[in-house]
Amino acid sequence: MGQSLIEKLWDRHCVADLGDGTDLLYIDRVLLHERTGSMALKGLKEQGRPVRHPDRAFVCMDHIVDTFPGRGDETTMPGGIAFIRETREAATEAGIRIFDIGDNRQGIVHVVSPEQGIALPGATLVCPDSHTCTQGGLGALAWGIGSTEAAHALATQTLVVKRPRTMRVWFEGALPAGVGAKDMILHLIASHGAGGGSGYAIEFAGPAVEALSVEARMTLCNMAVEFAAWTGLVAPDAKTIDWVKGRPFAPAGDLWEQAAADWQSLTSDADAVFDKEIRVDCADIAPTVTWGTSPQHAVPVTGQVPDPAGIADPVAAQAQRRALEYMGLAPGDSLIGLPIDGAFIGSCTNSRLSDLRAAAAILKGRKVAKGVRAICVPGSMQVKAAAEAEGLHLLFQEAGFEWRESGCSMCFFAGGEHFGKGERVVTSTNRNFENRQGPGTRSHLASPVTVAASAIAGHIADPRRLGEA
Ligand SMILES: CC(C)[C@H](C(=O)O)[C@@H](O)C(=O)O
Ligand code: SF4
Repeated sequence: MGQSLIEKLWDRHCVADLGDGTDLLYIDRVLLHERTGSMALKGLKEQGRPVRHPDRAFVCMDHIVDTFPGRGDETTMPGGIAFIRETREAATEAGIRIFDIGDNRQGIVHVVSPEQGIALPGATLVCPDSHTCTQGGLGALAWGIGSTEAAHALATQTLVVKRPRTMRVWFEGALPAGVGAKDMILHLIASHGAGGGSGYAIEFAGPAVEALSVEARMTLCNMAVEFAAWTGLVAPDAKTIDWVKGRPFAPAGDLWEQAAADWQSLTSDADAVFDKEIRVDCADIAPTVTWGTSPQHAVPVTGQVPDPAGIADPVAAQAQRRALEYMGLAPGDSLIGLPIDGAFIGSCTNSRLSDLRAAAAILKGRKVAKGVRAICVPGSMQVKAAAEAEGLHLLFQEAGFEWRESGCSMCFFAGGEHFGKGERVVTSTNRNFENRQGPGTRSHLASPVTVAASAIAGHIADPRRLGEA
């Protein structure tokens, strides 16, 4: 019987079978950020254990840093400065590289790592952050861990991991116009539930995945965790190898030749058997928007808010009623036309150059509707610089968007900057639970083009019908 890519990567990294359904895996890269990294580093120090391979660990300052121009360590998050300074101090002491505030490589860890060639096809990579799965878009086995596990990984370059079940999600056919990776993953989660991937490592495959850019594959994998999966990945191909080539931490010279040759073999065998297979027909996918407080509360942008009365399961029906109340919506409300107060383009889901290009193409020559606060936060300072080199910042600014420094920003309310209570925000982020973007803020997850089209319209809008009311 053939092997799936997930099994191949697992076997390559397996140091020992611990006999209880868990294996000891070799970890190629450990990433940290200032929100959880300081805890991992502190934990290690308290135990008196050194970092085994400081050159295989990397720190990004991203979660609670301000994104205003001229920023420093001070942040709008009360007490935030302590996270930043403690992480910097501990990482410096341990000899770990930091992509710090003021460094032109700073940015969201899951954007910076692929961009710098730290995440590589076939590598194992962990970070105390649930969206580490983003980096599976390159064909890495990348997953989120806790701070205690991060300390263990730093000390030993290994982790004890429960062997996941395998799933393949096969996207058949071609994507309709105006539909992208964000819509694919929202559609999948809406169809199979936010728990649909629980216990699985998922390989995303099929013609529509092959056709995606490497950056879009990262968007797809980013939300594997919103599907409750352990992680998600896409097999590397010629596009991936081209994308990685020449990046600062990627192998070079003879090592590059060896690595690239090896990466070409990283595919699931034709006769590989998965524990579960899901098939999605891409013709069925529309620009998708959430109406509620879970990524599974998603419908085509042309759709209506569902009626909990139609749900047999009383727990699910109650959850929907609560979501409707929080979101200030009633069953049957159309999504198109819902007035918005905010529009946010950013986060490890949708803040790479291709996302900004797609949004800017919609904004060009248009203005954000009056009363809408629109913000664009590039995923990294490298993305920001590349966007500026193309003049994209001008398109954002002329339309009326704020153009920020890089960071997680208002993807995540940590006590600092946030949208207002009861404000309705269309956002390119990945989470929409209550208070995620601010106390009482109502978040609608969507693709960057849907966010841009909605910002212009002043209400939730269909990016395929620009200019129509
Ligand atoms: C703060 C961090 C641990 C958290 C995560 O794990 O994902 C954050 O990045 C998020 O998106 O909620
Ligand atoms: S951008 Fe948002 S989802 Fe991504 S790591 Fe930061 S807080 Fe988490």
